[in-house]
Amino acid sequence: MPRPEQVGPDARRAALLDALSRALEGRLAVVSGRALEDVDRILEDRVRFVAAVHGLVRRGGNGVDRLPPHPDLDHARDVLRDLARGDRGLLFEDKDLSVALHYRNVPSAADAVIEAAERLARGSELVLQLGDMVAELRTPGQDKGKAVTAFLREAPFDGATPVFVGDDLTDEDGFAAAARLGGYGVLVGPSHRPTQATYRLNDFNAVLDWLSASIGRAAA
Ligand SMILES: O=P(O)(O)OC[C@H]1O[C@H](O[C@H]2O[C@H](CO)[C@@H](O)[C@H](O)[C@H]2O)[C@H](O)[C@@H](O)[C@@H]1O
Repeated sequence: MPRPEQVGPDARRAALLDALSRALEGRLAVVSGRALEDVDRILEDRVRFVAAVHGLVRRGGNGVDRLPPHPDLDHARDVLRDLARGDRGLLFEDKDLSVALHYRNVPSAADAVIEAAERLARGSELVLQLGDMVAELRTPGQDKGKAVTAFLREAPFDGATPVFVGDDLTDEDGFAAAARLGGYGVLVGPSHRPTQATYRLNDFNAVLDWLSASIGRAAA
């Protein structure tokens, strides 16, 4: 999708999430780079356990844990927002605990965006997170792997085998944590990049097919 907010609810995904949650007796969590409100909007409040902004916000059994935004974000926000103002195709995203600049609509700006983000990371305590046509600076202290570990420490996930499905660079921490905790990661996409995932599926539809078949087998 050209713009992050164009991703919205999807009927097949929604039905599958409901069925998956039932089959797993509630042991279903979504671990995303998006803001918590954005995840809830896209999933229509279907999923209770959510880690958002790459784990910086986590809604577990005892409510929402949220790290405070790092003060260095103020400067990064100004710089990235100015860059977006200067180029009509660049898209600035503010997630409070992180700021991101998307170059999906102007791929030729990739080097300039990444260089600017690397410079900001070098001059601050922020963590540089590269993703799918996006460079992001985030508050340090959490990642998707730490979010998986935190979920596995509490009900209803304690004692479960973690399976982490993802398609982006930021998902590598989640794959590593799942493997460390006795489970595995599934990388989605044609990419042959080095990965900590154990398995790979071609695309989103392959994931839906795999999960539908697994639920069917569990119910049989
Ligand atoms: O961890 P995820 O749930 O996979 O979220 C990763 C990022 O997703 C969004 O950006 C990506 O999707 C957009 C819509 O397709 C696309 O326009 C963008 O180029 C992608 O990077 C979201 O905007 C980010 O905040 C998330 O980190």
